[in-house]
Amino acid sequence: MQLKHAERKHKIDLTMMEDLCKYKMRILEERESHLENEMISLQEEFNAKLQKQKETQEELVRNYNEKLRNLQEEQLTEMKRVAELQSLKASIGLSNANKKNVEEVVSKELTLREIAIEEKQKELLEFEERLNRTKTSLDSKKASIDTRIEEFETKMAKEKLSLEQQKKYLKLSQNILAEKEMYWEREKQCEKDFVTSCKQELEARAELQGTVEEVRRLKSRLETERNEIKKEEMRLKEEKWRLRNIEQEFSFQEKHVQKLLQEAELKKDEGVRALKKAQSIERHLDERVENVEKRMMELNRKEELLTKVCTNADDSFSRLFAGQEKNFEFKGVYVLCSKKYLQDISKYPGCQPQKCGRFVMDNVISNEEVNTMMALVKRGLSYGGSHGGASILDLHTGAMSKGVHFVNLYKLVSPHRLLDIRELEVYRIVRKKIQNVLAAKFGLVPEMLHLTKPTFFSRLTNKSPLSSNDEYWHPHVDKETYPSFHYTTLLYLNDYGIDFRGGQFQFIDNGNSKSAVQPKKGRVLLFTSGQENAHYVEKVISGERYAITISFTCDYREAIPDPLSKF
Ligand SMILES: O=C(O)CCC(=O)C(=O)O
Ligand SMILES: [Fe+2]
Repeated sequence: MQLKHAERKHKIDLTMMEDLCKYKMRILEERESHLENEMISLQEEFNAKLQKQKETQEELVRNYNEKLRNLQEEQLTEMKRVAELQSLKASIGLSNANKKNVEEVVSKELTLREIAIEEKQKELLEFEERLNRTKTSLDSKKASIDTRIEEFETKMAKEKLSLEQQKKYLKLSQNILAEKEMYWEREKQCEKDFVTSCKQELEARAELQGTVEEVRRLKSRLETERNEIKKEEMRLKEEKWRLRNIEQEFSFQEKHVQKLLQEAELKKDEGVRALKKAQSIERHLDERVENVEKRMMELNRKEELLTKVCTNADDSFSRLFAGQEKNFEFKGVYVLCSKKYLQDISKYPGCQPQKCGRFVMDNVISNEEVNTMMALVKRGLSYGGSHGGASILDLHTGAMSKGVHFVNLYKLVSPHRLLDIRELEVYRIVRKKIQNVLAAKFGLVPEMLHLTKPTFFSRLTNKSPLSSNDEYWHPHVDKETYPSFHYTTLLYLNDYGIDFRGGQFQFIDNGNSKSAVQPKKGRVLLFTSGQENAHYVEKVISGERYAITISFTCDYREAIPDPLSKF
């Protein structure tokens, strides 16, 4: 603003100066022309006067010359007359008498003539004197005129010089003005440049500010990431240490195995013989087991029929398929596969069951393994748990009931803090064991089966339901609830009738007959997931019922990774 104001003021000054210069120039030019005119008229006047003087002088000279000529002529005539007289005198010399008179007359005449000549000469001298005076006066006049002309010329030269100087000065002023104008143009340009540079700087500053913010954000993110990495490093160190221990143990085991192998080598022959014997025994036993299984199936059917007859069942009779007090190495029944199930599973060759059915096994999972699983589920659910009757914890996805919703447990607590790698290893072994017995019971190769979701821990109580998920006792078909399911397995973690009351698993056959499985610590229940195995869980009356639902699919696209992969 200030600069603009100064510029405006300076512009006004410049215009004023310019106008003044122009005005001065005009006056000087006028003066110059006036002086020139004056000089011309003066010169003319002088020339005229000079001419006049010259003419007068010439006339005087002419007059003088004429008078001089006249005088000279007169003198000449007088002299002639004198000469005549003298000659006359000489001729008359004879007569003295006359002579004297004549002489007197002549001398008188001569004197008179001489006086006249003298007078004339005097007059001539005077005239000459006057002429000289006039000449001198004319010369002095001429000299004075010359001096005046000279003076005037010097004055004129001075004037001209001053005019030239003034002109030069004006030119200089104009140049200065032009320079100033240029300077102001430059100043203006500079100001413009300055304003643009200011703007650019402001933009750059704003940009810089943004970058600084970004950098700050990045820094803080980096800081958190660095902390995470540090934690990760710590965990890795622990892991390395643990792995080293395992490695040591492993090498120890390897040595032991080698020792055993050596021993085995020694006993090879003996072993081969024993093997052959064992194989024949096994064959024999297999046949017996098969017979026993057939007989058991027969007995189961008979038992079923008997129960039906004994209870003289109405529309909904229930029989006990696997009681809690009993220990089953294996108990199972085959059921007819539902049409829909067969249709779906036929898409996966090598994954179809020889027969659909349901099986219970009590000696597959050890007590320690169950205890580890129990500790794991209790720790996980301590971070959440449903306000209603059913709490779910899925270690694969991190999904967990909390209040009336599901949350991601791994967002509440990192998998490293929550889970112990040894527990996860046990979880993996348990799952693998179940996969193997499932494959064996349905005549499949274990690798055809893939773990699918949801695979989860459950804790059921008698709390009133607060969301649809809490309502766990409704009859359902797993394949319909979860289309990826082909085989359902359950591992019970505590005991029916001891740790809780109610909560029996019920198969529903032909829409009305039920077949109950009572949960037992370490009990494994396997069944095909179709309509043939519709089921429900009875309401828990008291206590807490813990179980794991482990589901398998034949579709590799539906497979889920092991929770171990999170480490
Ligand atoms: O917990 C049980 O016994 C059965 C649960 C069940 O039916 C299911 O998860 O689909
Ligand atoms: Fe189910």
